Amino acid sequence: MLLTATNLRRAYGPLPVLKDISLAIQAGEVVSIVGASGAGKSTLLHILGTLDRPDGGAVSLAGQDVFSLDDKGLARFRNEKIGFVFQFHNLLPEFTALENVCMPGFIANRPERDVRQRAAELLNRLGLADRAAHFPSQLSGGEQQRVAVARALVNQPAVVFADEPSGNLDSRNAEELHQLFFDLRDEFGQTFIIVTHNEALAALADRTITLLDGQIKMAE
Ligand SMILES: Nc1ncnc2c1ncn2[C@@H]1O[C@H](COP(=O)(O)OP(=O)(O)OP(=O)(O)O)[C@@H](O)[C@H]1O
Repeated sequence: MLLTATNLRRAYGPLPVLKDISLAIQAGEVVSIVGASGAGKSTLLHILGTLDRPDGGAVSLAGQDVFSLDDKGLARFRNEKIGFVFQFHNLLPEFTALENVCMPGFIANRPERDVRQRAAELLNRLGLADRAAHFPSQLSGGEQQRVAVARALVNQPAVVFADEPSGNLDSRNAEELHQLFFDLRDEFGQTFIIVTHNEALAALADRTITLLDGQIKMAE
């Protein structure tokens, strides 16, 4: 298994949000996480993505028991092994598309030439070769989100987590982005775990995990 979560629990003060979550995800799967607003989807994604620690339980990712790492070790692991795509792209406005894509590679101290080459290849693959020198404000919403996908992939992560990745896009751009996830899975075996309210995207996924009241709802 690429990712295994065992008996995850998380509360905010007295409010239990994740009650007892266990799941396993294989390399090359595209998994969607769905559920009503407030069901705990983002909380679960943040814990699986090591951005937040659970109150109890464990996550093993690419053979690493992630929460046994201290904060510094966890930050390094996250940068090298995990890519993120959020609803709002979070690109750095003062850097070009190419520089934004390079950033996780620079943070990981990879050789600059290799990082720049991989970033350029990714922008090319995502149809953005002629946008590499543009700043985020000079790109359309769909282009900005594809730059964010390229940035998520630059370190060849074990898994990409996406939280409402198409939530801010019109339906045409959303559809293109969804197709891109599946193309990248087919081409590179890239694993994606996607929180979404978008029913079309959830329906396309290999598997859907439904959260209900802090627990995984069993398929009927
Ligand atoms: N930092 C926080 N402090 C306190 N409560 C929080 C915090 N983050 C989330 N919550 C609460 O935890 C519950 C689950 O939130 P979460 O964002 O995980 O839900 P979600 O399923 O992603 O919802 P949505 O679909 O609306 O984004 C909600 O009741 C929310 O108000």
